[in-house]
Amino acid sequence: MSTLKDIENREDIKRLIDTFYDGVLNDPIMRPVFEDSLPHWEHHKGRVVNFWENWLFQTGAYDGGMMWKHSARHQTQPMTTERFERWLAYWITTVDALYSGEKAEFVKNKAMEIGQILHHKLNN
Ligand code: HEM
Repeated sequence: MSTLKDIENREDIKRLIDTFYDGVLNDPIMRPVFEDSLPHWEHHKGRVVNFWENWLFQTGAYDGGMMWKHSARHQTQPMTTERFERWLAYWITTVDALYSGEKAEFVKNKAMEIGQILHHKLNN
C-alpha cells in the first residue's frame, strides 16, 4: 500500500509545482520554452498554483487566460507534440512521486485533458 498522502492544500500544490519545474527546466528540450518567463518566475509559478488550487478546492484564485498565454508563447517557442508528451510525462511522474489519492488522480487526468485541448488548438 502507498504511504504517500494526497494533495491537501496550497502548500502541497506549491511543492508539486516546484518539483515539476525542477525536472522541466533541466530538460534541454523544454527549458527554452520557459526562458522568457524566468525574469518573472515566482509570479508565473504563483499563477500556476492558483490554477490548480482553483481546480482542486474551488478557491476562485485563478482569473484565467491560459489559452492565450500558451498561444502567445507558441509563436516563438512551438509547443510541439514532443514537448506536450514530455510536459505530461514530467507532470505524471512528479505527481506519482509525491502524492497518492483522489486529488492526485484528478490533477493527472485534468492535465491530460487540458493538454489534449491545448495541443489540438495550437497544432491544428
Ligand atoms: C508543451 C506543454 C506546455 C508547455 C511547454 C507550457 C508552457 C507554458 C508557458 C511558457 C507559460 C507562460 C509562462 C509565463 O506566463 O511566463 C505557461 C503558462 C501556464 N501553463 Fe503551460 N505549458 C504546457 C502545458 C500546460 C498544460 C497541459 C497545462 C495545464 C493542464 C498548463 C498550465 C499552465 C498555466 C495554468 C499557466 C499560467 C497561465 C497564466 O498565467 O494565466 N500548461 N505554460
